[in-house]
Amino acid sequence: MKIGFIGAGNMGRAIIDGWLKMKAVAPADIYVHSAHASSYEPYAKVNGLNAMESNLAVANAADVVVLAIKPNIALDTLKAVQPALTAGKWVITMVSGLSLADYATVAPDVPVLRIMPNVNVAIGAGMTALIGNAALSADQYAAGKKLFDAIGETSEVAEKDFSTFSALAGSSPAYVYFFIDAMARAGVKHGLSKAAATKIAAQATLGSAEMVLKSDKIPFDLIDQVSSPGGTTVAGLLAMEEAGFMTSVVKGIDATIAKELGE
Ligand SMILES: NC(=O)C1=CN([C@@H]2O[C@H](COP(=O)(O)OP(=O)(O)OC[C@H]3O[C@@H](n4cnc5c(N)ncnc54)[C@H](O)[C@@H]3O)[C@@H](O)[C@H]2O)C=CC1
Ligand SMILES: O=C(O)[C@@H]1CCC=N1
Repeated sequence: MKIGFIGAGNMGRAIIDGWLKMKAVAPADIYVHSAHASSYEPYAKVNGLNAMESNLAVANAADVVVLAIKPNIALDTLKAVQPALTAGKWVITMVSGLSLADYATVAPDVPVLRIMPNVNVAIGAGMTALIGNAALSADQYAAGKKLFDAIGETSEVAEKDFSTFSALAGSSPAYVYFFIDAMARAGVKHGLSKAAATKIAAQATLGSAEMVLKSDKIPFDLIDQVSSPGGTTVAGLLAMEEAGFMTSVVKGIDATIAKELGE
């Protein structure tokens, strides 16, 4: 299956890097075009991908066209390449805030798989939502799911929940990195080097996430397990909550969802 990328920025490259790392797609089967030849051509060359001179050339070459561009240009771009989307070809789009109904306004008969990935696909640890339109066949959906199962977890998500998923998985790597950086900064305040503090904070975060996934306990029970009576952890938890930790996280997620919904 030949896969063509329209746009090869942060998210497009994270997906390509993940596929190459996991050997899920051969580099020769990937075609890319984006706005700046000085950026995508060297990226394509170093990874053995096909650099194409236009979006239309990508759509002509590929069996599946991946939209990895910003929301404001996505519909016009799809409209422009639509003549190349002949029978059997389909589209994967990761564009936030655009629904399957939005794509139908410019390309009503084109099979579309709407996804919401996150950047952790680059290391095979992504979390990707999937939903197909009516024109997408079961085989095309299965092929799309297989591509993203290769670089992390996938979940079929109703479109009404995409904006919430986008906040909790698409944007949340930034929030978790923020949390790790904040912990590391506290470590620096107390005399550790930034590099050592970041590694300690990241490993503790990784292990805690694995524990939540593998344990049969809910996070609040796990919190209690760490908090010795009269101990250090409960003192820290209460100070964090006094500063509004939970409210701050919920407000951040609310703002993310509101932005995606254009509110
Ligand atoms: N960055 C992330 O973590 C995530 C991003 N997304 C979605 O992925 C999409 C891309 O986001 P990023 O990669 O972060 O943005 P980016 O700014 O890093 O990349 C955008 C790419 O589009 C290219 N481009 C601009 N105009 C073009 C045109 N007319 N034709 C072809 N290519 C063009 C740029 O050269 C660049 O390669 C957005 O719609 C975003 O909502 C979804 C999930 C996570
Ligand atoms: O910040 C953004 O708009 C995109 C969507 C999800 C993650 N990054």
